[in-house]
Amino acid sequence: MTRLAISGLGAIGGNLLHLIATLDDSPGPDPRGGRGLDLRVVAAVDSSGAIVDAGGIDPAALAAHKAAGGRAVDLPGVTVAGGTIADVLAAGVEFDMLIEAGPGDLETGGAGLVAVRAARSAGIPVVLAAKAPLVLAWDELTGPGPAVAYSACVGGALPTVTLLRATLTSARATRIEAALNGTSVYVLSLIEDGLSPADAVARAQATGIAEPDPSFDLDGWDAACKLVILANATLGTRARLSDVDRTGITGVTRDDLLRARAAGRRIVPLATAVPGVDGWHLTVAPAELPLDHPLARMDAEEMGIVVHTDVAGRLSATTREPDAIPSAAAVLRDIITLAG
Ligand SMILES: NC(=O)C1=CN([C@@H]2O[C@H](COP(=O)(O)OP(=O)(O)OC[C@H]3O[C@@H](n4cnc5c(N)ncnc54)[C@H](OP(=O)(O)O)[C@@H]3O)[C@@H](O)[C@H]2O)C=CC1
Ligand SMILES: N[C@@H](CC=O)C(=O)O
Repeated sequence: MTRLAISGLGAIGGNLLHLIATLDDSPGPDPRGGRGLDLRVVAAVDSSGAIVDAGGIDPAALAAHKAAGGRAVDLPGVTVAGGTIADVLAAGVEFDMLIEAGPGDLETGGAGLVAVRAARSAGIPVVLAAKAPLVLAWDELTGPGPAVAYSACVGGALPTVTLLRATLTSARATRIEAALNGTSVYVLSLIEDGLSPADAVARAQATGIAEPDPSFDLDGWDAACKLVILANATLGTRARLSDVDRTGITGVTRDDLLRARAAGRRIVPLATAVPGVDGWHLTVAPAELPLDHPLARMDAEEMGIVVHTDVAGRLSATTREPDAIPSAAAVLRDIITLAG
């Protein structure tokens, strides 16, 4: 049995609860990984507070309660144990893994970083969906101590870190290009189709992929976080957010998009890492790509990465994620890996 504490019960946490509730449901000869793993949610936290049940909170009931707009503390049959993961630990509720899926705070790391530190101090491994703790405390969270897994932080279900690490085992990257903020890809596509920017953002929020504060996506912060994590995890560098030359997509107009398209190009919200004599140059900015470029061929719901190498050719991979379920599946993949 693996006892979970889940902090953040929104698009990611809610979908994760649903995936946990249906873990054993996949039929046929190719069951989903983790089938038979006894994952028990013993603590859950949202903005209303922390709820606990050592015997296990029903994940389907909690997911349905949250999807209906309920507050965690109002779920029938559970005990309220303060407001934070530290409170849960102080109440003596034991768990084996923390899932941090709360909002990001790029100034301080916010409640997420506090929760992660509390868990690790108690010897408990962590799975992150929230990027801010990792971006702000990379050395601490990837250094000695309980494991921290973070594949959902770097492009939803697209295993970008795994792809890069495997590729760079025998090759050198000469340029990395990625479109890893799904909201920006989606919003630009809808604007090109004729929607107003406000309507496009509202549609992105309705899917669950946009951040609560859309400027986190539209101003390039989310892509910059992903680029920093990717660079630190795979390129042997120690990048910070301030190292990223960042431009968002808010200056891109429908005219720009149509003009590019008419010229055989597409404007893509691009994150790039390029090696220079003084280290890696990290940039997030809208870029015009020729239509035969793998990232220009993506549709509105896709994200992708292209790795140009010296001897291993050019690798590219994309993922289509119309909602937050694939990212929740990436969190589940980390849970299963750590529990295994
Ligand atoms: N959505 C996506 O596709 C992806 C998101 N992420 C990251 O995962 C994290 C969660 O994203 P998402 O689920 O979309 O966000 P949501 O806004 O949908 O959900 C955030 C959740 O955090 C809860 N919350 C707010 N404050 C606190 C707090 N102090 N302590 C604990 N929980 C709190 C909210 O409570 P309440 O329900 O009461 O409002 C809500 O349940 C973010 O950091 C995001 O960047 C990563 C990959 C993909
Ligand atoms: N807001 C993000 C969600 C995943 O990290 C995005 O749009 O890609």
